[in-house]
Amino acid sequence: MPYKILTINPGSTSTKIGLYHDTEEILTQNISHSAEDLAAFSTITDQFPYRLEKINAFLAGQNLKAGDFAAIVGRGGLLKPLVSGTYKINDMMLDDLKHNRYGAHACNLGAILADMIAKQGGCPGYIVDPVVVDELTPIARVTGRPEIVRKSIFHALNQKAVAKRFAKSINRPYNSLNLIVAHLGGGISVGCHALGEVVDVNNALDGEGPFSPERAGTMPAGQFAEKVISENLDHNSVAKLLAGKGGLVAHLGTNDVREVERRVAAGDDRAAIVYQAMIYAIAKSIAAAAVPVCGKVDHIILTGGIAYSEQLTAKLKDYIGFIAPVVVLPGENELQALAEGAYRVLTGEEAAKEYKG
Ligand SMILES: Nc1ncnc2c1ncn2[C@@H]1O[C@H](COP(=O)(O)OP(=O)(O)OP(=O)(O)O)[C@@H](O)[C@H]1O
Ligand SMILES: CCCC(=O)O
Repeated sequence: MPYKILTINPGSTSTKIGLYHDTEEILTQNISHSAEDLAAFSTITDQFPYRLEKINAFLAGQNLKAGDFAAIVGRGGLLKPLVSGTYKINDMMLDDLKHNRYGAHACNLGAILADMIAKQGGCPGYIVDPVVVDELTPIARVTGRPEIVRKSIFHALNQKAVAKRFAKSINRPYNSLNLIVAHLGGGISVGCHALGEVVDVNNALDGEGPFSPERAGTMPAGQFAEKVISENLDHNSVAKLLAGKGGLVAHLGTNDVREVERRVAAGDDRAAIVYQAMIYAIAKSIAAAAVPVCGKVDHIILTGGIAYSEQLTAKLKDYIGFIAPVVVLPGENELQALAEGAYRVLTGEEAAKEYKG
């Protein structure tokens, strides 16, 4: 009998669910959450019942119960910086995530949702390659203020999975290549994978890198500080300006790039300039990611939901094609990568790591 594995990936604009038998995909579902739906919740943690209901509806629709699974795997959230791997969900992890101790992000719900269903079903719950996988070089951490140190927070699960899949497709070990991986989703992270390690990457949650459907990205720090002071904004409001209510949401009131493209096609000039500006900002981040490897980039990989857009990837290629060949691998491999991480542990190929906080 194959292991039945349920995978749960709460993203900033969606909840993706997958059913696997061992590592074979049986079924996946992508439930989109509009900016309007999410606006009803003041914190990410408040979204828990809403997202759980969506998952339960999915299970009921498939005649599945929590007890049917060998493991439930959630996307790993904002935790203490960690080495890559599969981690068993434990109380310390849940406590850090529920209290947003290392920051707030939709993926914090991954372990919380997985744990709830795993406890109902009496099976183990895991996370794999959380967003805090940290392989930055010492110089990549330094900013112009000693008290402000850069952090590695990115779409680690998808960036690693896509980079390894691509390396395999060209018969090269992942750790023999210099790759730039641009994950283009609700948030955007651009990582420089130098011989298998993500030695630099923008922390999209913290006002670094290009703006995205929901992230503000890099902005003039002085003007931003002035806004925070003059409007007397609290911590939660500042976090929301940076991640959740930034980018396309702030400019155009939608987190859906397809909708923006429809508006552009219909002659909306405001949508056109914002859309072009986002592509321009992504291209500049990709070019910057060539620096850690002195421009010796083997390939640039464009991935994430936005990479489905042919007009956007074509424009990006115009900007960055001079650096290295561009490969488009749209969507993400995250559900599959979660199932594979759990399977390695279930079969004893790898030991689950323990989160120690
Ligand atoms: N065919 C398409 N053309 C253009 N944009 C698309 C297409 N399909 C999806 N998108 C856009 O991709 C974005 C969502 O990407 P994705 O599903 O990777 O994000 P997420 O998982 O919700 O968030 P994150 O990747 O930050 O965790 C949305 O803006 C959506 O409109
Ligand atoms: C995964 C953290 C980056 C983001 O969602 O913007």
